[in-house]
Amino acid sequence: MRRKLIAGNWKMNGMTADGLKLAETLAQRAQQAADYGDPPPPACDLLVCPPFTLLWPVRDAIVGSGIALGGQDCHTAPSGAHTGDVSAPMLADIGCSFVVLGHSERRQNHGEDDATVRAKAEAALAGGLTPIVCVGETEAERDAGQTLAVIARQVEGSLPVEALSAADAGLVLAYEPVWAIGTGRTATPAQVQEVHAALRGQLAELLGPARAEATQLLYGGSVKPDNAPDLLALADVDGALVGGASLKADDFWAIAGACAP
Ligand SMILES: O=C(CO)COP(=O)(O)O
Repeated sequence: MRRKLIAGNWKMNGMTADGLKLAETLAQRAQQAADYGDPPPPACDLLVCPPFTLLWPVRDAIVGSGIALGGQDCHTAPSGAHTGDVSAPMLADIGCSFVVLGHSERRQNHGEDDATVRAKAEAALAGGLTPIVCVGETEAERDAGQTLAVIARQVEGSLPVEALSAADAGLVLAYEPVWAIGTGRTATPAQVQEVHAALRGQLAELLGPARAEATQLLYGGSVKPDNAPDLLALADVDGALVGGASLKADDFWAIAGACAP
């Protein structure tokens, strides 16, 4: 049985005061749920991925709460002359256990291709982090009937298959249709399940059936408290990668609460 993961991708949002307040609110709720069972603890793991500037204060705010910390990107190298970049070991050093890689905003805004994403995922694994590798089609690709082919190509190119096999390490795969990100347009449950089932099948080919079964597949793209129950009930959806709604403690908590125990 795969445990669900609800991950908040804060993107480039939050001054120190906002980020701290959000993290403290979530930590208090998690602590209260764990200590008193009221409200009951969500039946999922929780992860927040703040911008780099907030990693340190958020780490301190969530310590001991059970909420995990993640970065939103990392470099392919562990250290060196790479102005403006942050490495996987640096993220691990500050308390991160995950890193989001290959988000469509990085693919679009920073020209990251599949080979780059794969190299970053290898670096993440080597640095002791669990990569959350993102894939997803554009609206034009979906309209042209290319969704499954595009995603299969991205997975083939982006997944660090050898490193995963060698390290016996895990990774999380996130399906985020580009047209559903920040638009309020969510993929329908049927669209999501179709892609996630295809992803599970491809993972079985690449990593073997046991690891495919164990890998968490997240859906991302306008996940909100009202659509979360239907999406999280799908057979091959093991959690959500939440953007906008993760910036509101009530919404993020409600999405986590939609995970069936
Ligand atoms: O990109 C996303 C998460 O990584 C999704 O963002 P929204 O939830 O704002 O659509």
